Amino acid sequence: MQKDAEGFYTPAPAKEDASESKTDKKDEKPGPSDNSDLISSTFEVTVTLADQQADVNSPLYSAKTFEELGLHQDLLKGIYEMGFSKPSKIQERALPLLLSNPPANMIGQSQSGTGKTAAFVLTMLSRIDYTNNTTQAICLAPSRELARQIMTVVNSMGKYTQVQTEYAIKDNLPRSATRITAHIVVGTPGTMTDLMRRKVIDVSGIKVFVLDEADNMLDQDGLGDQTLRVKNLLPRNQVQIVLFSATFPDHVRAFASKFAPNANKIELQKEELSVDNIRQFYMDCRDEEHKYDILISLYTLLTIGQSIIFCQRRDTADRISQRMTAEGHKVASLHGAKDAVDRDKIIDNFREGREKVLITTNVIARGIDILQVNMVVNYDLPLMSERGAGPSENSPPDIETYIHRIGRTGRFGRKGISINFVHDRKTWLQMEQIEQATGKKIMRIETNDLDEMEEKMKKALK
Ligand SMILES: Nc1ncnc2c1ncn2[C@@H]1O[C@H](COP(=O)(O)OP(=O)(O)OP(=O)(O)O)[C@@H](O)[C@H]1O
Repeated sequence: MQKDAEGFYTPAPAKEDASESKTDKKDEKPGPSDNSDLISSTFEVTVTLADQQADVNSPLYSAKTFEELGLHQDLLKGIYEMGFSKPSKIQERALPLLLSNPPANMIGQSQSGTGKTAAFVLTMLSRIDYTNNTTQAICLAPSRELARQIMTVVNSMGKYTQVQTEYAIKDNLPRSATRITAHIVVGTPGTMTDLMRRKVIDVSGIKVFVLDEADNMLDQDGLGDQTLRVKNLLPRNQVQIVLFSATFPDHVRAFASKFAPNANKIELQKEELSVDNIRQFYMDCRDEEHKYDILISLYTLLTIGQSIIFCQRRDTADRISQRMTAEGHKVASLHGAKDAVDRDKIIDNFREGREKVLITTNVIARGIDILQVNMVVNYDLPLMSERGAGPSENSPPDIETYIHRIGRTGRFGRKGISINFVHDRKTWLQMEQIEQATGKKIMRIETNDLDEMEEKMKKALK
């Protein structure tokens, strides 16, 4: 049994696979493109981004260009086609260390939505010998949704290379698959272990091992055991280990340093953990039922852009979404008990804007990058799991999960709002602990003044 990202124990995953690959070399000289799809921003957002990338204190700032980071022309073309014009701080600082020879391990920390994915994806793509059809880089993430998202980035950035890719996520490869030859395999740890053990993945040529959301992947209360199993199956002394996350709590930091020995480290101070462009609010609800009423009264605001509502438990997510649907609201729900096909469909619908409100659990608290999400609601505050069981109402708040949850909005300099529901003294104190730990003020919004609420929120998003 293993614990998944939501903190539930589940049977070890089975197999899978799917793939995407790239081709088509073109010869034009790469350069920043004018009409970005990925940034797909209004003029206003583009101007704000440019301002922030020029502000020395912003995590989006860089003194350098992508050309100066020593990337191959083929990768520059992919990057510019994605609409990136300048590196962010973490990209500027991490990439030269990641690409230097001999390869050195890396423990990299940077706030949510500041471009860590590009740093590790470009490392994998840079280290591959494309004449050799064997697996050379693997990347693990805590959820299938995040693994799929990372793969999209690999294939976009690698569009002008010959990269071949494969998934190691549940129900993707047929059980009969005997050998993967893809250069890069991205997946979740249970399935990756299974494919390695059955020698479907030949580990002998692996040069890069990336853990996204590394603190979660290494946590003994999370996916730590499984991640260690993958590492133990890799050849010794030839693999560059690359760990990235927005958070590295103290109890994981020491283990991370052992897991990735002699690593270059890029660290954040406690007060830098969450970005300033996410405005945080709370609403004082009378009781559980009042939380539901307030959510309903927020519905119009939730659908101005897109919103994610986080619950602690799967059954709460199901219950709220069924009730809202029955009352005529359009919402989707996603959690780890749904089957793989449904999960993919639900997140894709949300990503493409066909659904505007997603009710979910911690399964997508980390990494998911959907630029249009401008509101996150903590219907239940995230709480620490007790060893061997889920959280109880007396558990302390889970600060890291809180930071990741609210980081689903406010991506790469955009504005976002988070709203916490508190409904009794315990939850109020838990929220206060979060406020202290993150050093960021959480402002009250009256629950009985919808106009004030709307005005405050619209102002926060301006
Ligand atoms: N240099 C850049 N220029 C413009 N946009 C960028 C740049 N780098 C990354 N982005 C965009 O910023 C968004 C956030 O990046 P990414 O998902 O890598 O963040 P992250 O640091 O991994 O966040 P999290 O901690 O939540 O996983 C993405 O939409 C990505 O395409």
